[in-house]
Amino acid sequence: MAKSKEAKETPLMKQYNQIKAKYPGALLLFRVGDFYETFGEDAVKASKVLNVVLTKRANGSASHIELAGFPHHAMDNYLPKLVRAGHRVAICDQLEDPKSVKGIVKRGVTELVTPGVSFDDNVLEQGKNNYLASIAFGKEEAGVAFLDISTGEFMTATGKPGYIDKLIQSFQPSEIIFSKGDRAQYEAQFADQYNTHTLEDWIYAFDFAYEKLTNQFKTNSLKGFGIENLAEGIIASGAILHYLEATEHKDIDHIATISRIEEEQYVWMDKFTVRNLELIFPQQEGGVPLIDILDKTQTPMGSRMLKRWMVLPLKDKIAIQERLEVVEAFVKNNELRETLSQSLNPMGDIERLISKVAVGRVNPRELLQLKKALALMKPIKEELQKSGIKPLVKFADQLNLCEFLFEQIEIQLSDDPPLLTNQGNLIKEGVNEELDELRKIAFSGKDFLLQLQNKEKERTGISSLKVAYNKVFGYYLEVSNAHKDKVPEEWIRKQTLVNAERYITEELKIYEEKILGAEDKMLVIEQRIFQELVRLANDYVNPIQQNARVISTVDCLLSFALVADNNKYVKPNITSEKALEIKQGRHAVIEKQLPHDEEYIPNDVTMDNDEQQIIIITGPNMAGKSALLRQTALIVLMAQIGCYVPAKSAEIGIVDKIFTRVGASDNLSKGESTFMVEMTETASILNNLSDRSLILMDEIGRGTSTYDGVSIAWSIVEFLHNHPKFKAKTLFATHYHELNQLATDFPRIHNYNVSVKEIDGEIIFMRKLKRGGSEHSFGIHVAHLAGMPNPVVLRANEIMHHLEKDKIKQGFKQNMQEVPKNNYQLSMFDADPAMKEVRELLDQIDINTLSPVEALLKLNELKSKIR
Ligand SMILES: Nc1ncnc2c1ncn2[C@@H]1O[C@H](COP(=O)(O)OP(=O)(O)OP(=O)(O)O)[C@@H](O)[C@H]1O
Repeated sequence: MAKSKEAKETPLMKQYNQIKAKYPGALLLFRVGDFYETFGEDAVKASKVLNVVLTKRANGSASHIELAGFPHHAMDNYLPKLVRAGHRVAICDQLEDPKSVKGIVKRGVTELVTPGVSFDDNVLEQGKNNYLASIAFGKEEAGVAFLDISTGEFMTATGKPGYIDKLIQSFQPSEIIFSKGDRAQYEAQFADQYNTHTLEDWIYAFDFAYEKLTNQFKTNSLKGFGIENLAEGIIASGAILHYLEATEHKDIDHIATISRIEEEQYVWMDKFTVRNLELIFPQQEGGVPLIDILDKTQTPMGSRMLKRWMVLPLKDKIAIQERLEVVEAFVKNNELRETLSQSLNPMGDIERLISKVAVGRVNPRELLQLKKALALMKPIKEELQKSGIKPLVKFADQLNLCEFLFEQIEIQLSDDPPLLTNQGNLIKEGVNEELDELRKIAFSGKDFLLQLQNKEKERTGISSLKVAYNKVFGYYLEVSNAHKDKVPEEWIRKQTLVNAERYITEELKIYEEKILGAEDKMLVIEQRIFQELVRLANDYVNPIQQNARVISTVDCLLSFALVADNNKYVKPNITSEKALEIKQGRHAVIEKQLPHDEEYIPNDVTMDNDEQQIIIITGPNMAGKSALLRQTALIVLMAQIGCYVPAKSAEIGIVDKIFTRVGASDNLSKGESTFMVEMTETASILNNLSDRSLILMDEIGRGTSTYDGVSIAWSIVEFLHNHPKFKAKTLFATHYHELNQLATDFPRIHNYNVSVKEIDGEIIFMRKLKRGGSEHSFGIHVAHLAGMPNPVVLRANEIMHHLEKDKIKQGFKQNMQEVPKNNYQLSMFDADPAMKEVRELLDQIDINTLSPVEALLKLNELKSKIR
């Protein structure tokens, strides 16, 4: 059956099917003449994503097949759209010149672009890494590897699936690969929001991976990278290298090292914390993540580094202090900051540029940019050295000026090169003699011909002699029949016309050969010189990658200084104690979003393991409890990435884990969190405590009934307080003022409330954190603020008072039974004091004696009562 179908296919479709079969799961862009075509299912998908017309093509007598395509020059426009839509795209090109072959042109896939493996500037986002992740599942632990092929960064880690999941959430890879056999495990443990691709099981094997890595790095072992013992990490990393090969990415010398993401080195934040604190991504559309406030970097690579810093805050005091020391130097020295900023600004993305060099995809303009960037290294190095600040001097030492490379590009590459290497004017004059000569010939052609014409005219006396050119005979001298007899002997006749004869001379022939070949030759020479330059640059991949790291670091620290200056942040004092003392702390993001006439109200938060370990914060909705919790964590986090903090002063005893839990109902709108999930997540905190943990619990327990909620919240707080080993510092925001009771029973639990003032039945939010619990949950007042009809609000108050009167005595249900029955109709005037007054006023009015003006005034008075 299959055979007969094959026989009927057109040769082109046969070739297509053969190639397509080699790249299962990929959308194949098949070059036919000036078009890239897609067929069958691919065409249906492509037409949808690209919004191009879907047609049908006859496939011999076999059948008709869907077809959709676009002109080859529109590739830059269409490819990113396909990749962004999550497709893996195999680009199949014509491998020989169609003019030079008879029949079907040889074709083959030259690149497989996948969401996680791309160099395309249109697919990549400037200040964002584009990671490919690979996960290897072991018995208890899993391994993960992240690669950004556009920068050469390669990292790996091994750990419990929860940790791997957190890393995935932090790095947000564009694509995740794992072995076919692990699909069920993957689906059970990881979110389904990523583009995934599975590989054969044999690729996820230790020996295979180990060899792949040592081959890539040209080493005997992996000890030097500190990953020797990370079995699953090695497997995941090796699979990535295999995947690059499978996607036709073979020149990957810029991937010269791999680093271990050391769990112990960074603050442990689970995925909820990264998300809940809105570090990189806002939780809701239109929200502002912290990165938007802190990122004032000048280079794309600095911006990428800052994102990594934010999800991996440091725990090492010395390292944090080193960053802070530099920020302080920048804050104090405006001039230094200005000069460095000026040099960083035009730097561009040397990290991605040098990767393009390594894979042979750099274009002439990019090489020029590399030269410009290298020229900036010198002033930066000098400035850093001059500063006298120790870490900056260290950075200066690490900067490599790459002088020889700079000189060579400067000498050879044109100052205004074209985008492509075949457009001429690539190489400067004086670089290559032959090139200069050819240029002379090509550009001085007209002069030369005129000179020759004049010379021959004079010599022969043929006044009408002219030099001309046609495609068939090339250059010739034309002599009208009248002068035929004056033609010198050595001229060779080429063509006879009715009125004239055409000749060539030896000199003209030599010239013709030169000029006709000159342009082709010029291109060949220019491209050769350019390739040599690229090869030379390739020798500088490592030093330039190092430069990129130094520049990115300086860029991030400059950004911190600028932000500190603009937003009035202070330098935190990092200590080895287990205490936090934040004076007049603020929320870095909310303070920027308040209307102009509103000031963010700062608050003090002091916590330690001996006296004030747990703070219970009560207060009405909207009072600012969540803001306070988050600002505390953000201040700690900012301090530990080496940034100044929004406060008057901050003593930060290093924190090693930050946990965040938000009560179920806060997330319900997303449909992703149920009470059960909330409880499992809380359980995971309680099982992973440390003495330096900072825990934020916001409305835990509110996803269930009041009594369940209070009980669960109560027992969690008790557990945290009485934990035999660890005294984790905890901020617990709650509506359940019942929890205030805990402070009387446990010495390290303290009550605070975010104060509000009640004036004339209205709530004024003071946003001040004060000692002591609060008596009401104020929910009813908020309902009033939200425009709930007055009778409903009044009735709620009535019920609440009743419940509160007797609440310890009986259960909720019984209390409810005792709540006096309500009749909204009747109570309209009775229950509301304002309405009561209105009624009294109305009763007093004698309409018969009221003048119209008095009536109006009375009406006004009545209105003012119910306002
Ligand atoms: N210290 C502050 N100064 C000024 N405005 C603040 C302050 N704290 C909070 N706000 C404002 O109040 C809003 C509500 O704060 P927040 O969400 O923290 O209240 P909440 O007490 O957690 O409320 P809920 O219990 O309903 O979650 C914030 O979005 C912010 O605009």
